[in-house]
Amino acid sequence: MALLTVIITIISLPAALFLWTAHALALNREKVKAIGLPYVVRWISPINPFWLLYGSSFVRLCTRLGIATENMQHIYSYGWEANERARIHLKHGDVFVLVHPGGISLSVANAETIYDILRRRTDFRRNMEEMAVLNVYGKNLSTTDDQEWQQHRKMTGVTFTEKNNEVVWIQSVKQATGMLEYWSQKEEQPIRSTHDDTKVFTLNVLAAALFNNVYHFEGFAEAKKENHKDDPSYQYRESLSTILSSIIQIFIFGEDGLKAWWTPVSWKDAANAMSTFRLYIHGLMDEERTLLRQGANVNQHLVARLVRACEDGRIADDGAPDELPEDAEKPGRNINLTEEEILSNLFVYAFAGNDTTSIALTNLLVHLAANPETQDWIAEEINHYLPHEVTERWSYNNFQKMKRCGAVIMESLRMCHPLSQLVKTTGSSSQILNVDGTQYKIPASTAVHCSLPALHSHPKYWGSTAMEWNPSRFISIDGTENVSSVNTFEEERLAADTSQHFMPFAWGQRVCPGKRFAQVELVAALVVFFKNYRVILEVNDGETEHQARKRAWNTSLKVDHEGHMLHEMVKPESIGLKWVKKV
Ligand code: HEM
Repeated sequence: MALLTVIITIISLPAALFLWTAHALALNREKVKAIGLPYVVRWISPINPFWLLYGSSFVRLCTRLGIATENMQHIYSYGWEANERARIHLKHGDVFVLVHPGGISLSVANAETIYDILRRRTDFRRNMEEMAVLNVYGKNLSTTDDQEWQQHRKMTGVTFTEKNNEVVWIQSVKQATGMLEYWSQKEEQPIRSTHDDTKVFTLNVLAAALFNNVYHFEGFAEAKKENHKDDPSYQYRESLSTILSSIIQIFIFGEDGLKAWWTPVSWKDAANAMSTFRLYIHGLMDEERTLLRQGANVNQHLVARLVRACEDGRIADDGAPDELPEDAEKPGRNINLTEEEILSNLFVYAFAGNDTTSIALTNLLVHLAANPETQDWIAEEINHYLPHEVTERWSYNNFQKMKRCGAVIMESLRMCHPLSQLVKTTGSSSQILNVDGTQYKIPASTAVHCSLPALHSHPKYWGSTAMEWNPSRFISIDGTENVSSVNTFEEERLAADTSQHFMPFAWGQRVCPGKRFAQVELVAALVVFFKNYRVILEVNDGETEHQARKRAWNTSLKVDHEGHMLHEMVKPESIGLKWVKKV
């Protein structure tokens, strides 16, 4: 009898799940039909926690076994939008609806519609349900809205001044020099750790710019070998990188859940890393408080400013933040964040400022290795403005001059973006949305995904060469597009880094506060790398150089983010890079 009960329970559980799913899907499908936009059905909610963890592996397995449907291969992996780019929109329309058992979501690749959505910021708010994964230490700038968000943004934004960008430039030149030395010493051995080493690079730059901790660059493998366990200054780097690589597990199980007896060691390590990072930041805050009490506080980094602001109850009026939204109050105002909110914001800046930029840099280097003629193109510019040897004294003023470097960064972000979607929601009420002159009523609680990879590769905006590498599309001379031969470098103009169909750092109220930070960091790295060196691809056995370039390019376009939040190349280690000094 007991056995029969167990068997019935085992059979009825999946059956009940199936019936519930089918029912929920049918209800949502009715809602979608009423909208009138094209729609696509999927049977599993994109934010189902187990799907977040294992969904992409499941799709890969089904594909290998030959049992994955076409739909499954296109829209079931976590982060499918990044791989689909504009292709799926060419099939289903610039705006279509994805319906699943958990709700409905709108996929948008139409520039006017995205512009409208971003402009109507109270009609289409940030989708906090999808951003909750960033609440590792509680609410922060990224996971709040309205007045609460303004408070977080004002407080943290004050660090992002031109003064700070200069620190970013100096540190980036220093770290990139260290990284190039490390790579070039490997001589004939191809570098397959670019994606790991660039993470060390961005962690070090951020530590210097936000926390005033200056590190000597070590390759990822060397940093692991060295025993830094007892060195508190390395705890930030170690713990943060562990947290970032386990962010989905942290979201699903929480710090305490990760410590349960049944969890794997890596999850327990993630819980320990959370506590180490917390202790580390509290330690920094205590240090700043002590300095403040002694009247000796001169630090300008983020931790110092947040602590000082909290102690004073005000933010000093000593530098205009470069990316505060238009409607924000000017500095010099009352603030009120708790210690936990400071911790949470420091975490979110570390999250938003590290992997985004390291992924962008890895993509950039692979794109340049696959397109050697672009290396010559930027080297001409670098040598024109910086004819002398690489030095840490290169002035920050040079950043603005490097237009070709800026164009290369823009083209690489256009093809491969680390974030992919700007996630909004209609919230508690329905909203009317205009798509190509027709009005659609979008129901309440609809997730709205403005797809950057689709927008950035749509032939409607980028023409027939949308999927081709061509950084010079962002350079013009006095308004003339697609310049290939130039008169003088000074005459070249770099296109705006934001337009209606190009917004790698978002746009409007929620524009990335680290935009200039990231641009400065990436340009500095390019200048150091390509002044005297070239990067070449390791050619596999039986492959021609041309085929190796094609393989690298195609690899860069395949994205995965199972288990983590950002879009990274699926197998970056399959691309070997060699750094060769120019003669
Ligand atoms: C190539 C590098 C980067 C890219 C492509 C990038 C892109 C973006 C985008 C598209 C958003 C808007 C997200 C949304 O609305 O859902 C964003 C937000 C944000 N970024 Fe960046 N970012 C980069 C680097 C950085 C850096 C270096 C920092 C800080 C040091 C930073 C800090 C932030 C923060 C804190 C937010 C949230 C802002 C808010 O919600 O008000 N980012 N970034």
